[in-house]
Amino acid sequence: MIISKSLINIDGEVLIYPNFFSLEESDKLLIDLTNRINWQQDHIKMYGKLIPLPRLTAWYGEPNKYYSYSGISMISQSWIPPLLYIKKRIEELSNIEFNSVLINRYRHGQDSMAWHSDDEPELGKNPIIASVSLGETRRFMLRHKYKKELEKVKIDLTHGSFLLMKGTTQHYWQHQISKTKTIVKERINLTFRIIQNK
Ligand SMILES: O=C(O)CCC(=O)C(=O)O
Ligand SMILES: [Fe+2]
Repeated sequence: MIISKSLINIDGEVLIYPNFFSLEESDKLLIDLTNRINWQQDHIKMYGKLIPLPRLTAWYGEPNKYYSYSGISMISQSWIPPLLYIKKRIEELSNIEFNSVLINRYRHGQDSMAWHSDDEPELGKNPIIASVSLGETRRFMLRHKYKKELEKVKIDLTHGSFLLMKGTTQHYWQHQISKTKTIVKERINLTFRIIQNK
């Protein structure tokens, strides 16, 4: 069994497993997913204007599951083998069954994800988010929503790493992937989730 200590020590639990997938596996998964995922450019509405999200996205899972975030509604596409392989590996570690995955593709340093919590109602009371990173290392940050005196937590998510957020984390903490001015290659992140039936 692999043991990991929580990155936050209050109001939730965030576990990191740096080399969860071997280098060979990670390289193969990165190529496979880059080529086989049906990537989309989504837009959000801001001040009445449609703004492209600073990343490409895709939503896979059990058929006909709806998921919405930031006013965008997505319907799931059916699982494909590399996703099922990743899902099986993380389920073995976490002892939890996931039924969907949101995939983000950060094409370069200007792609990012703003501060948020994964607290949409369809994720249930204490969402469990299982996050796998492939490709370029990007910095993941956590900040407490109410205890502003707590320091931000910073962790580099490397090729083949696995991060698990659970307990009350989404109630009390926000997370982000910030932009970077340095030249970076592509990164794919997969967040496996459990969408509850309505
Ligand atoms: O890219 C990441 O590591 C974070 C993705 C994320 O926070 C999300 O999909 O909700
Ligand atoms: Fe998130």
